[in-house]
Amino acid sequence: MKEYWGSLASILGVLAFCQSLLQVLFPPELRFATLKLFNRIFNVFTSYCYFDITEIDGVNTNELYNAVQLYLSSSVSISGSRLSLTRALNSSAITFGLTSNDTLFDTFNGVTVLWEHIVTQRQAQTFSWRPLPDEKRGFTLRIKKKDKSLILDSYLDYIMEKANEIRRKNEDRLLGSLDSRGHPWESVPFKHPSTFETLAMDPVKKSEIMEDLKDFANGQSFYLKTGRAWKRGYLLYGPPGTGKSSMIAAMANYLGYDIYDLELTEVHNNSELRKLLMKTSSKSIIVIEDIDCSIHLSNRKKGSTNNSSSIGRSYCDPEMRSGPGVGTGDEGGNSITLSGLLNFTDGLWSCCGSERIFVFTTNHIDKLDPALLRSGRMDMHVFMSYCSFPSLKILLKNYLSFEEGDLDGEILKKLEEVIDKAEMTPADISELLIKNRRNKDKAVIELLETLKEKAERKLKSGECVGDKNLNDVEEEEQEKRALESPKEGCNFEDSIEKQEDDEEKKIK
Ligand SMILES: Nc1ncnc2c1ncn2[C@@H]1O[C@H](COP(=O)(O)OP(=O)(O)OP(=O)(O)O)[C@@H](O)[C@H]1O
Repeated sequence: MKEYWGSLASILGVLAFCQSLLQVLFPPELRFATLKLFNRIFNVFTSYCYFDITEIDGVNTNELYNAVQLYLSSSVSISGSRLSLTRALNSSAITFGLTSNDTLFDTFNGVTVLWEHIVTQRQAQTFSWRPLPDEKRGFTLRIKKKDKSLILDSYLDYIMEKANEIRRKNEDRLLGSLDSRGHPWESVPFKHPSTFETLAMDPVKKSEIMEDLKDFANGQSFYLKTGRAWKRGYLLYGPPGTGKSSMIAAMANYLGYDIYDLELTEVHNNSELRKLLMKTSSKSIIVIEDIDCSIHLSNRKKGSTNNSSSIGRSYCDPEMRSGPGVGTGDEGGNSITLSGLLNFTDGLWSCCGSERIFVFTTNHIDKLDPALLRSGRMDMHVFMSYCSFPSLKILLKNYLSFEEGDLDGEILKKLEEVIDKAEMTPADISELLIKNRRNKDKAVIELLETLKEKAERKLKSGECVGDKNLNDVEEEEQEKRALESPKEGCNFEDSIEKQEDDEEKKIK
């Protein structure tokens, strides 16, 4: 044993001697230079080039590192064997990532590249105003030299774009609203479950809207090329309970946009409105619900040159309409004008924020100022109708899990016969189905009874649209509106005057 320890000590002594000899013969500077030389020689002969993307660039966080991490997380979830899992703030989604020194192949435009995640311990903490993490993290990208110029720029742009997309998808949608004092914008997570799949409406119309939305969201180059502001306006109209709010939620969920619920009665003047709208973020839907209840005519005696429609609470409120303050512009200091609103939706100010969708809703399209309906103002007018047969099938699927072919053919036929005549809203039908959802047969029978009853009542009272197709009703309404709305170049003043006359007649 003693001999063993003795020989071990002499080996260690020899090693220590060799090391100090090496230090003298190869000082650190020489070793560093040799390593550099070897690297250069290696670089000449290797067919690859390498790019390091560190997590921290100096003292700033490197955006590209985060983007690469997110981008790789979308492909790594399937192939990786040991993954890191993260959940970001404001997100309900979990993302996967490469752990230390893991590698992953990726293909872009037919070129294969290799990503390696490198994690090392940070040596000594140098002084920094911002505390740095203990670990140094970074990605190394390996690309064949011949492919470098071919893909590098476009590949990195693609990664940034994809990462933004994933980030938006993972983040919760936000719903912004004004507080009671009109302070902008208080946000809460928006978790409305409505989607285009659950929305009960004519499938053709639904896919038209979905296509329109997708075209808008992917239309940056189109809007740039044509010199148009990147925004779009939708007017949703129809009776209460036909799904206007559900449609807005479905739009937000479909595009991954935030929603700003603009309550105009909380806004006092045009400049406040402008400031509020300027504070909305891009990729958002700005909603003004029940616009007919927010617009009324004021500040304007007949023949006066002031052509502004004012926005306030009083239009829908008969008391306010006949009470003091109407037409004097002193309704609680609210002096927003229609032109102020339109200035932001399609005037000069519309260019101050891109990728925004404006949605106005109303239960009474006939009460709207024709200036709002004029062509080019709201890009798409969507009529939310009473429940039609295709919509009913969607509701039956939503609430009773009935698939095509599950229901008895005879009952389906009966439902189809009465549904248009009954003029029931999807909201009313949903209520009926929810009530009996534990007993599907009972739910369908009760629904059929109610529909028959309503159809008969409508027929007796002579209100029913009869066998008319709902599309015909919509077309008729649109024709009527087209006749009512002023033609291009027609005086805005006249349209307001006409509406004022109508109002006066109604009040009399
Ligand atoms: N088209 C529809 N598809 C699916 N569900 C609907 C539809 N319309 C109404 N509903 C159901 O009825 C409820 C109320 O509908 P919603 O608030 O969207 O109607 P609305 O037209 O906006 O009504 P209002 O004009 O009174 O605001 C919704 O939560 C939803 O459950």
